[in-house]
Amino acid sequence: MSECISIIGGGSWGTALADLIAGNGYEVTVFAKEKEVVGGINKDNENGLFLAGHKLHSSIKAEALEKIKESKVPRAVWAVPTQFSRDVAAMALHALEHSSVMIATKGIEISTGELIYDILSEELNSNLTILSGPSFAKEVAAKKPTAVSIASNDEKERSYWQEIVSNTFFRAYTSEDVIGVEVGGAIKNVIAIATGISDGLGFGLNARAGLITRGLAEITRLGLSLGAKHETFMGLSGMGDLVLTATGDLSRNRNVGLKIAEGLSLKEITENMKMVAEGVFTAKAAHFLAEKVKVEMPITNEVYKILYEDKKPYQSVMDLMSRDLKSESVK
Ligand SMILES: NC(=O)c1ccc[n+]([C@@H]2O[C@H](COP(=O)([O-])OP(=O)(O)OC[C@H]3O[C@@H](n4cnc5c(N)ncnc54)[C@H](O)[C@@H]3O)[C@@H](O)[C@H]2O)c1
Ligand SMILES: O=P(O)(O)OC[C@H](O)CO
Repeated sequence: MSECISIIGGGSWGTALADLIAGNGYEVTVFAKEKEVVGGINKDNENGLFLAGHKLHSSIKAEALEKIKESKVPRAVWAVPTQFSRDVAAMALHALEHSSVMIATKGIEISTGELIYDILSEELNSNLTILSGPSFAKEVAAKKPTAVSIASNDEKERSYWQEIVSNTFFRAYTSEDVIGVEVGGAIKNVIAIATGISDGLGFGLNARAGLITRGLAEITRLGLSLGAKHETFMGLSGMGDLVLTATGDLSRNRNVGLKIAEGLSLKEITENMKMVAEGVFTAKAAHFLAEKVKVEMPITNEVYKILYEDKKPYQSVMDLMSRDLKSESVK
């Protein structure tokens, strides 16, 4: 009998990873919050709510998220958005006791300023690994070539998950830098909102490249202050995911920025979204985290002010461009 891997969270990413892992020969069960997701996967092999149009592996089973309380799950992928992760982890504590858990979520919690790995370290008693990198769920579900990073402090765990997810269209590289991998994955969403706003307002390609590059500088600055390695930010979970999310029109975060540029308020945008754009929350969390750890993150701060203080994007550009002139160095 093949090994069983559970997926906690039946959104688009959890579902795409379920399909990837089932395709690699594992038995997969998805624990999903929405009844229609559970029904859709079990009856029609499709998640019509979050990944419509993709026929999933017929072997994938789905269960209601609450069922996790009565289950015992030795290996799981965590794909619950950051702001809900603490509550879902409380439900999954027993099920995931001493289990091997690969986190696929990207983000920072608003209420604590903690990265997802720290949240789950506090709430679970499991061996944690992080998967991050440039990977739109829709493209993974369509089996388009994708490369990602898998980070863990434990060599065995990162190699284990690398084997489980890799195949001819999905290639995972390992890393020891958990903090670097997750800081890149979290903050790139905020910079993607910034490039969406900039592109939507017609500020041009120079501005987009400037935002991406200086965005990477502030991602790196925050990461280094938290103990990450510089080289990680040049890799898939750093520059790779930043370029994808800031320029790819499949990005929910970039799309939030494009809609802000159209003049919609954050409330109007999020009211009509069933999916999650983590950058909306991470902008707030990172703004306060940067203040706390005394790291300069000017683009993140302007995104925070546009989203939460009604600052006009044109004023943000003026303020960013007229800051004190300085060296390009990250420090
Ligand atoms: N979609 C992608 O392409 C992609 C790729 C890489 C990483 N991620 C990351 O994966 C994580 C999951 O995102 P996604 O894209 O799968 O989600 P999604 O936006 O497709 O779906 C929303 C998810 O949020 C869950 N949810 C909503 N309200 C909830 C609640 N009160 N409690 C618990 N869960 C609730 C839904 O059940 C669903 O699973 C995010 O951190 C995201 O940044 C997504
Ligand atoms: O659609 P987004 O903006 O949430 O981005 C999805 C992934 O994180 C891209 O790697």
